[in-house]
Amino acid sequence: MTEKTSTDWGLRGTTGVSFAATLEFDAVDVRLGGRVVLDQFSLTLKPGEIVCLLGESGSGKSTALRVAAGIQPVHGGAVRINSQTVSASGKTVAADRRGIGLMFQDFALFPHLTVLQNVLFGLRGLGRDAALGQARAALRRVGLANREADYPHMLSGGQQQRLALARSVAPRPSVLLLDEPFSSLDARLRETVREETLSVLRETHVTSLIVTHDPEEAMVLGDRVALLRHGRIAQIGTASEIYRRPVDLDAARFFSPLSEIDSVVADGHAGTPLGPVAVPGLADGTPVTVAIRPAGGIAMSATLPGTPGRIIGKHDAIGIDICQVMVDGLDTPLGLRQPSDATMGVGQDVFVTLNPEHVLVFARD
Ligand SMILES: Nc1ncnc2c1ncn2[C@@H]1O[C@H](COP(=O)(O)OP(=O)(O)OP(=O)(O)O)[C@@H](O)[C@H]1O
Repeated sequence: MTEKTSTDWGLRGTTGVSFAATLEFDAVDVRLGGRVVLDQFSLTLKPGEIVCLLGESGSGKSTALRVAAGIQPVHGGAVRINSQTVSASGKTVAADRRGIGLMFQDFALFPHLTVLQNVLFGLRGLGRDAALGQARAALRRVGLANREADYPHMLSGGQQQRLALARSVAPRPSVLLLDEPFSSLDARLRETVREETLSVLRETHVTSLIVTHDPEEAMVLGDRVALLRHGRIAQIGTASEIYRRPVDLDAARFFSPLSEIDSVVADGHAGTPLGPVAVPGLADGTPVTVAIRPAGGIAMSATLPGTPGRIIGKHDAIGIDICQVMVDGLDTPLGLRQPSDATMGVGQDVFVTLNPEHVLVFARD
């Protein structure tokens, strides 16, 4: 089944508005199978805010979502929705009494119910007419108004995602929890669906916690991004704050591959074969790692100025050249991305320059 562009979706601005809530994790501890999975996990989402939880596999992202949903009990700390405690040690308010919506990776649609019945399922508390009105408005918004009598298996992957979205926002929850909502969609479709989903979340003004392991997705969707590591937040901020000022080398590595050069601070600079990098605030003698992003951190040219090097690998990635460049004085090649240039080939001698704006320096232990 083919999927078309965003024109498939209904009119923007037509999703019903939720009464967004504050969602607060306060020093939440969860232990599973003898392991600490959430460790004094604290995070507060303001009403209407979209926060993305980003982290390696096993860092505890899904567990945090299950805790918010009331599916996973906590062993310490508390979860509050609008200041009401919904989880604490020995207390778990059931999922259906929390005013939350859920949207999972596999969409969890009911296969034996029609598209319309899937959406109506979450609206059982309303009268028949009100429920039908709300369900049909949600289906219209996601462009499925003409599919209400079909069954989920008759929809494409992208359409199933839309149905899952319609079902989760139709009851106008005050908090929406989304676990890897786009991971089963192919890359081409993901961008449109992501953009439309974001627009629906904004329209409903629902407080949203989105789990993803994709940094780009987190940066596009989140008002704030929380980087989770071993069940704790390693860093939280806007996408641009975390990208520009990652808290440590691991956080920086999460957002892009890096070329890393070990150095020692002397005269306020970290020396590298590509030239010195200013490191204000670090004492002379401090061992550091200079981390260079492949896009923007370095540039190469066939002519001076720059440090001499040679292209030893090159892939063309639809308009972008991904190159490995060996430079005198370094044991490992530098990774470099720049707009494709057919005149630059493997084996070519080049000159490499550093752009300190896109270079990060971290003190080593
Ligand atoms: N029921 C369980 N019993 C024992 N260990 C569990 C259980 N559920 C999760 N874990 C462990 O808790 C850790 C965190 O799991 P969680 O699913 O929250 O991670 P995640 O960050 O969402 O990972 P992924 O991106 O792979 O989904 C993992 O090491 C996992 O193996």
